[in-house]
Amino acid sequence: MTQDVTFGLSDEALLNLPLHFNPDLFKDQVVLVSGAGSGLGKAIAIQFARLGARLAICGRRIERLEATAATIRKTGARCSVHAMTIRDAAQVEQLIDTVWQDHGRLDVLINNAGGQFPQPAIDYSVKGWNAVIDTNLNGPWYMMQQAARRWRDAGTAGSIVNIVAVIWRGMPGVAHTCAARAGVIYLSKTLAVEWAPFGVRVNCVAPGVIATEGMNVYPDEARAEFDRSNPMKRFGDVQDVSDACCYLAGPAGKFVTGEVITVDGGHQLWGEQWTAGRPDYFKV
Ligand SMILES: CCC/C=C/C(=O)SCCNC(=O)CCNC(=O)[C@H](O)C(C)(C)COP(=O)([O-])OP(=O)([O-])OC[C@H]1O[C@@H](n2cnc3c(N)ncnc32)[C@H](O)[C@@H]1OP(=O)([O-])[O-]
Ligand SMILES: NC(=O)C1=CN([C@@H]2O[C@H](COP(=O)(O)OP(=O)(O)OC[C@H]3O[C@@H](n4cnc5c(N)ncnc54)[C@H](OP(=O)(O)O)[C@@H]3O)[C@@H](O)[C@H]2O)C=CC1
Repeated sequence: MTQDVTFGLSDEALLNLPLHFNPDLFKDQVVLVSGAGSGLGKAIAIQFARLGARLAICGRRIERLEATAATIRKTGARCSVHAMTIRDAAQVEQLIDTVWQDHGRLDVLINNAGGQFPQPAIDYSVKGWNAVIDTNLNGPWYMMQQAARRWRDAGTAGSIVNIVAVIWRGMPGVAHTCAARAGVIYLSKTLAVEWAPFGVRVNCVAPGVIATEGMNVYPDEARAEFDRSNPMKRFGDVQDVSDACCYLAGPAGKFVTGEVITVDGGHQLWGEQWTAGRPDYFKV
């Protein structure tokens, strides 16, 4: 059973978080954030706007994107809204074309949209497996390829940050997403070399358990243990992730490519995470 719990911060709180970067850091740059209608994507988009960027945001549900855009515009930043699915290569091509038409450039792509459902792998249907691979591997790939083609053709530099997950010890309960995120990480390492000649950097951020509404996907039993899945014994917050994105995308990260920053309170080293609940076998 899963009960909806309020996780994360209000838009007002996101607008008022203390900034850890210079407010002009991304002045006049254009940043595209996928999945910006909620959770991490919304927090990342708002932080880039507060650091001077112009935003383009995408996702499937227009109402949620419009709400994020309204908050972003309170900072004085421009924000265009694009309702689409990253799972459709043609819609991704159209998105990147439109962003270039609307803003005249693109500097940063934050590939944040994603998600999965918890289920023991042995029970996956073909449709369920494909839905998660499409959302978390194919979609981010279409986005990266279209952005990079534009940067190559325009002769301008670009930076990609892919939001992945802490896959290093596997992810029991979400094996499909573990496979997809591992794919994105090694895709990114490969592209970092292939696209260096175009001035395109490709990096990843791997969040551990971060307090967002996305947590409501998990059963109560699983969520009740999440704050004990890392040695800090707590959830991270959205700014832990948005700060890592700003570091990688901005000038501080200019000599970093093909890297993964893990933001997980130490979970990769210690702690168990049972996303579909702890099986009886592991209870004793
Ligand atoms: C803590 C760990 C670290 C990670 C944390 C986070 O990421 S937090 C952030 C987390 N945020 C999120 O995770 C975002 C929320 N997650 C999602 O949006 C979905 O999981 C999605 C990514 C698959 C969307 O795919 P979609 O738009 O196509 O949605 P759809 O509903 O049409 O499903 C397609 C097929 O998938 C299957 N299937 C789906 N659900 C279940 C299930 N519960 N059980 C079993 N199977 C399931 C089923 O086959 C279904 O087809 P059917 O049989 O219905 O014809
Ligand atoms: N919170 C956490 O602890 C962790 C999160 N992550 C990852 O971080 C990212 C953000 O997660 P979080 O904010 O917590 O969760 P949310 O569920 O709130 O965010 C996911 C976002 O992705 C969008 N999205 C999903 N599918 C598509 C699609 N096909 N096309 C376009 N947009 C899509 C959703 O919007 P819409 O449905 O309107 O399209 C939504 O805004 C995800 O990739 C998630 O898996 C990774 C590790 C831990």
